[in-house]
Amino acid sequence: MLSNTLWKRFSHLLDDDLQGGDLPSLLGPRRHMLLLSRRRAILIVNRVRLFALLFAVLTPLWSLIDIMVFPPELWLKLLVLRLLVSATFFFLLTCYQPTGELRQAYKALAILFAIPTVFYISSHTLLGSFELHSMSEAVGAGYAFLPFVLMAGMAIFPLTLSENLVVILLVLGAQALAGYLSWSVLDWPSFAGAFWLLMLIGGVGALAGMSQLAFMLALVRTAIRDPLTGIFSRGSGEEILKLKWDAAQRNNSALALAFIDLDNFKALNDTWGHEAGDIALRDSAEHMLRSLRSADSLVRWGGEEFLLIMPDTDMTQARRALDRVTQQGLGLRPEGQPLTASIGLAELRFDRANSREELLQLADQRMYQAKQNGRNQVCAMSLAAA
Ligand SMILES: Nc1nc2c(ncn2[C@@H]2O[C@H](COP(=O)(O)OP(=O)(O)OP(=O)(O)O)[C@@H](O)[C@H]2O)c(=O)[nH]1
Repeated sequence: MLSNTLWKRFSHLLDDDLQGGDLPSLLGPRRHMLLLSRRRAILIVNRVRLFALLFAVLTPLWSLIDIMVFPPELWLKLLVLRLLVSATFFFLLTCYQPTGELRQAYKALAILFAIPTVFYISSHTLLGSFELHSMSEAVGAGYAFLPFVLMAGMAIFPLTLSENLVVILLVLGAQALAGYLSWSVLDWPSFAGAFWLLMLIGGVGALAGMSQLAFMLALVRTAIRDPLTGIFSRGSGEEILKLKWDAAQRNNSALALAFIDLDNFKALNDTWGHEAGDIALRDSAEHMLRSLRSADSLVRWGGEEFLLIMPDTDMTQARRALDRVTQQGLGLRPEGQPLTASIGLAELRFDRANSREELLQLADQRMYQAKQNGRNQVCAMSLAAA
């Protein structure tokens, strides 16, 4: 009860549209639904590339300052280092095209953070081997700000709490290690102050990143759902189907599709009005969801037609799932009669489909066949094959 109230207050600070069930999604990536995960992975890689572009241009530019204050021997070495870093950033920018996979996004983030870390260590080793005075010493000290820039950079990535913690702990760990290695010459009070500041910036960066994720959660939820029934809209259904098709091809696994078209819906609308029709549509979607597995996706394909995507489901299992759906019922018509549907079923391996369009078409044809055969039934075999 108390935690509920606290969550409500906290979630309003992040985004007004957050719901109670969103908390796990903010804590870790494991509960993210497929479409959120994809969009987040694409956004992270694109932001890594934006960062890489910025750093690729700015890193060599800083040499102008180095030239003004450092001896030639030092600024030349630093320039070489900066050009190498810039080339690596350009490599990251050009070689990383977003694929929508979270693992790729993590890799891009790791490379983005690794480049300045290597630069930080190398430039410090170089600077440490030179006697610096007044102005050049002040510029040299500026190099120590790099970990702060890295920590602040986290704010532009929509990361969960656990992902933020991993990054924060890595940067803090590296900073602590640097302090430990130079402990004999270190000014401890100022190191402790800087360390505290780094933690603070990490906290602010994490909050900013999480609030971006919260915003994204609310936005994606609205974008991928059909407003009337709350199930997936056609656009997101097509995206899910593509992902499931690719996965089934990759793993040589089963994939079943069912077109579910409610029967005599026009008559319902004509007799009881559009409002009653809307209620029946919402009700039937709810009924179907209740008897489906969490891995299945129910899509409102159009009007009173639904598409059910069942990954890792062969023809026999799909038939059983549809039997469960029809036995549970699709709700009632306003006059009290049960709502029924004509269902066309197709399966990738059973039907030897060569493309997802072909599989969709098969399911669609069988749905029409079920209509022709008298409605309220499942058709899993084309006329020619029967
Ligand atoms: N209330 C409501 N009705 C809708 C919605 N979308 C489509 N419809 C109605 O669904 C009806 C579909 O009619 P038909 O395509 O003739 O199909 P049917 O009457 O179900 O007949 P069969 O499919 O042959 O069983 C039309 O009257 C549409 O107006 C919606 O969002 N809300």
